[in-house]
Amino acid sequence: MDMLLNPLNRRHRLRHDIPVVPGAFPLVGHLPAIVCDLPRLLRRAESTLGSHFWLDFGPAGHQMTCVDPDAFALLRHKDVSSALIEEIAPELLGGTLVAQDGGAHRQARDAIKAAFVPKGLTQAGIGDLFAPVIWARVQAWRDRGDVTILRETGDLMLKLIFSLMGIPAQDLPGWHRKYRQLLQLIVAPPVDLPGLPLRRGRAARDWIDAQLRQFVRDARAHAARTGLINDMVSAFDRSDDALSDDVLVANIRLLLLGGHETTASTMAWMVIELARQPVLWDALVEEAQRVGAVPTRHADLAQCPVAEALFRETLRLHPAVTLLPRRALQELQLGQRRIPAGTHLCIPLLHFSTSALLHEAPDQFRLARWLQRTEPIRPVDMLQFGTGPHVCIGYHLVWLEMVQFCIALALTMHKAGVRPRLLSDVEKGRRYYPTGHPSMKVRIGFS
Ligand code: HEM
Repeated sequence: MDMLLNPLNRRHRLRHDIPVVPGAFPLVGHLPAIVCDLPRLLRRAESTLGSHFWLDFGPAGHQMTCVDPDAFALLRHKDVSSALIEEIAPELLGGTLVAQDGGAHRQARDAIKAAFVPKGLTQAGIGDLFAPVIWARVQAWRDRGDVTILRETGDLMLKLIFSLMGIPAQDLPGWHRKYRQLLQLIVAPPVDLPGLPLRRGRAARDWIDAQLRQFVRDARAHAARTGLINDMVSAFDRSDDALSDDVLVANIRLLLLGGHETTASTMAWMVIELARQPVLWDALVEEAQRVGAVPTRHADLAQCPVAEALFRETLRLHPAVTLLPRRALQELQLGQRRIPAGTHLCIPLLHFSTSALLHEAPDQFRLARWLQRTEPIRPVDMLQFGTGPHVCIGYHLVWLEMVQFCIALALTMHKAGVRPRLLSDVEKGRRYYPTGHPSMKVRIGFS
């Protein structure tokens, strides 16, 4: 099938001397092709137009996209701003640290990050908190015999992230509903009428924020209590310029959002790869039997190199965050080009993640690339998490939960004498934007 591009728009145009990819539709630009066929769109643009080109993100405007790996370094450039993220998704990400620069960003990030490093996660007992929830879920899959994988991993991740926040289990169904309505803000047309996604999404956000505000008050009232929200509240209250509760609440909401879709997609892809490549499953089962139990502390993860390699290689081939938007604050040199101040930029993580310039046989799923390496992980090896001041806060948490999940899955299914099997076409219905994920319809059997 050819790409979802407008056949009536074939004209070659330049903006600031850089070619615009032909094929944009009115209003939605290249979004249909970006959502459904991003790797091919990027490859085709590179082969016909070179390393620099404009993509049209419809309502979010044009972004100058550069597929030269030098563009990755823009994420660390002092004259490149993240504020464009707030302009693209004001309802969801406005006021959160992912859309801030400089001092404001540092202050909010500093108050959160300690809870997410290995020491913070171990002290808070997050591995012990997650293990039983993961066990229960994979045992339910074994009993059911087949599952719609992305729905299941989405559900599991929501449970894990809520338990991380300390949201009581009996409140989960209500949160679930509101959270789904909140996600409608990503695609809501800008029409604020009763019953429409924008109105419902905003109402859900206000409900969630009111609950989070109550958590913050409770945390202050019981300062001796431990837990992620308590740690964050005390860190915020300790910071030099006390940050407002609005900032705190928006950032707790960001953690709920940042930690859900991305991880659910990665986990679903991991099960899909295990189902379609029996040798991976056999290697994982061997490792799981050797360790015999789900690890709960970061220090134990080194015992599970196969599970770790599975997590890294799955994410390399199926990055959940495919593109990052930025704005140039000053004129920049990027490869052979001068980029004017004010240019909207798109950093295509997906392209670098599977680039032949960075990886040998980039389209092949090879655990050996991780198992046989002797040097430490470099920023470019984990580029799926970004780099520089905004590098993902959840990296160590994801690593822990992915390894826990792999080991629990292998032990449970192997004991029952079954293995994962792919029951659907994986190529159909996969999506690349706003986050990358497999089709909602992919089914996995355990037999
Ligand atoms: C596979 C899972 C994940 C992937 C691929 C991922 C990817 C990313 C990427 C690429 C960024 C950089 C954004 C930018 O530079 O604009 C980011 C930032 C962030 N992530 Fe993740 N993420 C994942 C899981 C998580 C989890 C589990 C959490 C927390 C519970 C989390 C919280 C955050 C936060 C708070 C930021 C903003 C950091 C900042 O702006 O300083 N992420 N993530």
